Amino acid sequence: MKRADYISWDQYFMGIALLSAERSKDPSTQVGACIVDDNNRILSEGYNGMPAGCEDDIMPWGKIGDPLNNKYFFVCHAELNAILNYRGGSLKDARLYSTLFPCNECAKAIIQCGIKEVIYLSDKYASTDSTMASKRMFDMAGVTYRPYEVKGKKITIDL
Ligand SMILES: O=c1ccn([C@H]2C[C@H](O)[C@@H](COP(=O)(O)O)O2)c(=O)[nH]1
Ligand SMILES: [Zn+2]
Repeated sequence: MKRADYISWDQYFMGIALLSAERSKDPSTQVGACIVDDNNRILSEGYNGMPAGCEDDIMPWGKIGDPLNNKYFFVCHAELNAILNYRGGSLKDARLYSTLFPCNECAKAIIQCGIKEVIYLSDKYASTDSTMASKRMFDMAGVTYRPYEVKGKKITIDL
């Protein structure tokens, strides 16, 4: 008889998004994203981080003050990194798992590359204009989104 305790596709891909987020150097919010096709094959992954060549140790990681001296102008978002990291052809009809609901800039990239569904874990910025703009664009463009259903399964990975 087959093993019963295996994880679902959603758990598998959100698990990979969560593991990708562990690579983030952002001290306040670590975001991970995983893109999959409709055969449940992983196409790409990403996490929020400084652009290639921009030294993590030199770039700012704060949130306030001079915009040229905090992270927001510089960090490349997890979802955009996952899209840009893809080395194949098209992302049309793919699904994107993200540990955070995509901001408006990521939403535009998601729509433009043809991703059709977004599954998200946290919607902690739901009340911001950025997230409301994302939802407006997704609704108009026919990109569906749903919250990831947390099942409370604990997996320990001994690294
Ligand atoms: O769509 C998104 C939105 C945000 N992020 C990243 C960008 C930042 O590194 C953090 C947010 O930092 P806060 O300190 O919570 O403001 O999340 C992303 O990757 N994708
Ligand atoms: Zn974003």
